[in-house]
Amino acid sequence: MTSSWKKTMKIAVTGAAGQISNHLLFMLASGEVFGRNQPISLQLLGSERSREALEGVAMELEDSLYPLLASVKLGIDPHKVFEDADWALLIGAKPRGPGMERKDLLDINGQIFVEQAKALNEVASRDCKMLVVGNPCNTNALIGLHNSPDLPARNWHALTRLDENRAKCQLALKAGKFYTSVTNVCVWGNHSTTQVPDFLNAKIAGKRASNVIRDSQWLKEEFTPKVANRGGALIKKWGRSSAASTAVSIADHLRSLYVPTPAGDCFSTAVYAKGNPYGVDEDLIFSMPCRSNGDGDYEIIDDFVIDDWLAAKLKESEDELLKERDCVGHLIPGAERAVCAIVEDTMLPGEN
Ligand SMILES: NC(=O)c1ccc[n+]([C@@H]2O[C@H](COP(=O)([O-])OP(=O)(O)OC[C@H]3O[C@@H](n4cnc5c(N)ncnc54)[C@H](O)[C@@H]3O)[C@@H](O)[C@H]2O)c1
Repeated sequence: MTSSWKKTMKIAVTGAAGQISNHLLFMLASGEVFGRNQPISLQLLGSERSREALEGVAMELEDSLYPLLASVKLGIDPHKVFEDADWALLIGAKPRGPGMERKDLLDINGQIFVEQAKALNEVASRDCKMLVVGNPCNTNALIGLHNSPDLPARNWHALTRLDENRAKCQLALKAGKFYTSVTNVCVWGNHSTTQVPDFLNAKIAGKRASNVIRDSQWLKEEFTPKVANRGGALIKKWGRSSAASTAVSIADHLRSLYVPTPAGDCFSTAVYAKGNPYGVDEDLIFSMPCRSNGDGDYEIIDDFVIDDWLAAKLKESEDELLKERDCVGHLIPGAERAVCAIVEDTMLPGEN
């Protein structure tokens, strides 16, 4: 018996000619993300400079003869490309150039997200879900959320799943176990080097990770920098930033919202902190442990254990996000103008 196909899902992707999209688009079209009975149409946004490359991407998609790929639309005007989108995967952003400070990057990329959020607010599906990948992704998502008042704030996500996957990999390697035995791993906070990979609540083969890896010095002092600096280590080896594993983590992120989360497990996503049970400032996009019923929505898990060590780490990442928010007050309607006080220039994972 053949199962019937669902209504076509419209997926807008920005930075569609970039290296992450070069992996992701083919995963989406193959059906491995949203299911093999879910037709999709791809609505690809490029920049003026990447227009020709975008046409090349579309040619490769056409030549792949994916039965689930109903159509591919290209453009450089977000008002046209985002029309009726059910998902917007916001990957396009400018990388930090030589001598550029973090506050300059916040401003340049923040402006992209003002424009794109306004377009989504006008033309996307009323339940459109947004995943921001372009860095600095938490603050870009916060800017987007405040510039799309007619879309649900809870539908804005920023990607921290790559950090979660990296944390699981390091725990599995240290424990000498296969990575599928590592569960309940949350990476909290900002997608930056202040991120907080949580080994306190993590489990390995159903036991607390700290009861399996009996090396608290490694957990406290080596594990976190290993995860946070993984992107930089990869650039040194490979000469370019992670693209394939980022695309895989985007696919994992999306699947986590459409497959019920197993009992006792979680996934990490940076979401609007309003009403969060951990006392994090409510007007931030902050990565937290979440679960889903598989309906595309999520809830923040409220019973993670927070000890003093973890609380102090969360505070550092929260403080950094508060400073980032102060730097983009001019891009958030109704926000008070604050002093941009980023003195210590923390890195994005992959920059150091
Ligand atoms: N959150 C995460 O875990 C994570 C991981 C890896 C990379 N990233 C970020 O993802 C972003 C993309 O990475 P990449 O390796 O694919 O970069 P890339 O440079 O290969 O591609 C980016 C593409 O975006 C396009 N672009 C720039 N501004 C645009 C705009 N306003 N509208 C539409 N397209 C635009 C560029 O022309 C380019 O084709 C970067 O900001 C990177 O820092 C985030």
